[in-house]
Amino acid sequence: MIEPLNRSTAQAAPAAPVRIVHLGLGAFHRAHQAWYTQHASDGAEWGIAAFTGRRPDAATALAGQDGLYTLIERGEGGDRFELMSAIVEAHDGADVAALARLVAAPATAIVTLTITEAAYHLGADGTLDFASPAVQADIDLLRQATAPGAAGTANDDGDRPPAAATPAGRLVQALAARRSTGAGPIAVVPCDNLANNAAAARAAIAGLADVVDPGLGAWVAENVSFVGTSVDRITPRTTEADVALVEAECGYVDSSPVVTEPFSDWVLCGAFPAGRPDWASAGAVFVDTIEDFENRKLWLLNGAHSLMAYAGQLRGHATVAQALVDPACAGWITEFWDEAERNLPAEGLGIPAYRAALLERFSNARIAHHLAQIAMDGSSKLRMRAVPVLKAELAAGRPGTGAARMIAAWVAFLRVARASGSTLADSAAVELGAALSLPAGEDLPALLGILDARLPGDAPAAAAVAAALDGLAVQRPA
Ligand SMILES: NC(=O)c1ccc[n+]([C@@H]2O[C@H](COP(=O)([O-])OP(=O)(O)OC[C@H]3O[C@@H](n4cnc5c(N)ncnc54)[C@H](O)[C@@H]3O)[C@@H](O)[C@H]2O)c1
Ligand SMILES: O=P(O)(O)OC[C@@H](O)[C@@H](O)[C@H](O)[C@H](O)CO
Repeated sequence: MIEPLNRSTAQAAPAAPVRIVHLGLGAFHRAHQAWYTQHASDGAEWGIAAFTGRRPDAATALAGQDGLYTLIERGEGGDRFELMSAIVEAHDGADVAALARLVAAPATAIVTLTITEAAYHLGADGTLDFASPAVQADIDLLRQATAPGAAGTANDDGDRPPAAATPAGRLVQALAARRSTGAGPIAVVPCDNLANNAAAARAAIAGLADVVDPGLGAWVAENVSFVGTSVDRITPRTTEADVALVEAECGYVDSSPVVTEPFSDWVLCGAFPAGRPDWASAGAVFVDTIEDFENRKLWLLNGAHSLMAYAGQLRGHATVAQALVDPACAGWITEFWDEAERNLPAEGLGIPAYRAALLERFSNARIAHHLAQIAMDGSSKLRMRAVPVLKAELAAGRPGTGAARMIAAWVAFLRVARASGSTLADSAAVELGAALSLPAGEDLPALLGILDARLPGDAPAAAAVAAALDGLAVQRPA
C-alpha cells in the first residue's frame, strides 16, 4: 500500500528544536536554505519553522506531512530523491501570533526570507515605498498593534491578532514581541535575488519599524543583524508529474515535492549574534564583502534569465533550455555577459568558468524552467539585472547594447502582453498598464521611469533602449 508521508511512516528522526524562522515557504527555500541546514554538521540541532507569504495552502499541505517533503535533484543524467526533514513546523503567514511567539523565543537565532523581490515594497531608490497602499495600511495597523502589550497577542475571543499585509510588517510585529520578551539580538537573512539584499531588508524592516515606533526602530538598529547573501540554485515550480514521480519512485504520497538542479551556492556576509548552523560544513561560504559575488550572480545568471524570459518568449520559446539553443538568444546572452564582465573585477571571481558552468546549467533540458515564471515582476528585477550594467557601460563610453536589449525586450514583451489582453504579472501592473496606454513615443519613457526615475532623462540610455527596440523588430501593437 502507498503510505502517506509523515515522520512516523518515514521513520524520520525526531523534529529538531525550532531555531530558525522562515518567511516565504516556496520552492526555493525548501531546495536551498533547508538543504544547507539539513546537511550542516549540526543540522539536527536546527529546526526551521516556516511561514507562507500570501496564502495558507503550502503550510497546510506541509504541516499535514509533519514538514517532510522530497527534494528531487534533477541532473542531466537522472533524478536523485532525498527526504527532507529540516522544516519542523509550517504555518500560515497570516498567523502573526505564531510568528511573534517563535521570533520572540530565546532559542530562535535567525529569520530567513524568500518572499520575492517585489514583496520588499521598495521604491526604485531602494527605500521603503510609502506610496504603496499595502505599506500605508501596515503603518496604520502597526501603530496600534505595536502599542505596549498588543504585539502578537490574541484578543479576548481567542481570535488571531490582525496581521500586517507585508512580510516586513509581519516581522515588525514579531520583532516587537522579541523586544518585549528581552530575547536579545537576532539575525535576519534575506535570500531573495536583490542587489545588496541586506540593505534592502534593512530598508524594508527597520524603515517600517522606525516609522511606526521610533523606540522599536532604535531596538531594531541595535539588535537586528541584516546578513547579505548571494543565493543560487535553479528551482522551477513543481508540477503534477513531479508529484506522481515521487509516488512511483519513493512509494509514498508527497503533496509537496520540490525539483531542483544538482548545483548549489550560498555566499553570506554578516554577523549572527545568536549563533547559526555550521552551514559552511555543507558548502556555504562566508565572506567579508559580498557585492562582487552578488553582482556576478545577479547579472550573469539572473540577467541572462530575464533576457531569455522576454526575448525568448517573443521568439516563441517556453523554457530556458529551448531559448538557449536559439542562436539569436545565445548571441544576445554572450553580448550582455561581455558587458557585465567588463564591470566585474577580473580577479577572484572565476568569471570564465562561471560563464561556462552557466551554459551547462541552462542547457539542462530535464529541468523545465518556464520563461513565463522568470518574466514575472520584471519591473523590480530589471532594475538590478540590466540597469546597472547599462549605466556602467554608458559611463565608460561604450554603447551598452546588450543591457539595452534586455530592457527593450521587456518593453516589447509588455506591449504584446497588453495588446493581447494578458494580465501583466508584475506587482507594478497598474503603473505599467498606465504607461502602456500612453501614445507611441510616450510609453517608452514612462516604462523606463518605472525601472529608474532617472532613466528617461538619461538621453544616451533612452536612445540605446530605443535603438535596441528597433533592432528587435517587434511591431508596436496598435
Ligand atoms: N526559484 C529559484 O530558482 C530561486 C533561486 C534563487 C533565489 N530565489 C529567490 O527566492 C524567491 C522565491 O522563489 P521561489 O521559487 O521559492 O518562489 P515560490 O513562488 O515557490 O515562493 C514564493 C514565496 O514568496 C511568497 N510571496 C510571493 N509574493 C509575496 C508577497 N507579495 N508578499 C508576501 N509573500 C510573498 C509566496 O507566498 C511564497 O511563499 C525568488 O523571488 C527569488 O528572489 C529563487
Ligand atoms: O526567482 P526570481 O523570480 O528572482 O528569478 C527567476 C530566476 O532568474 C531565478 O529564480 C534563478 O533561477 C535563480 O536565481 C537561480 O539561482
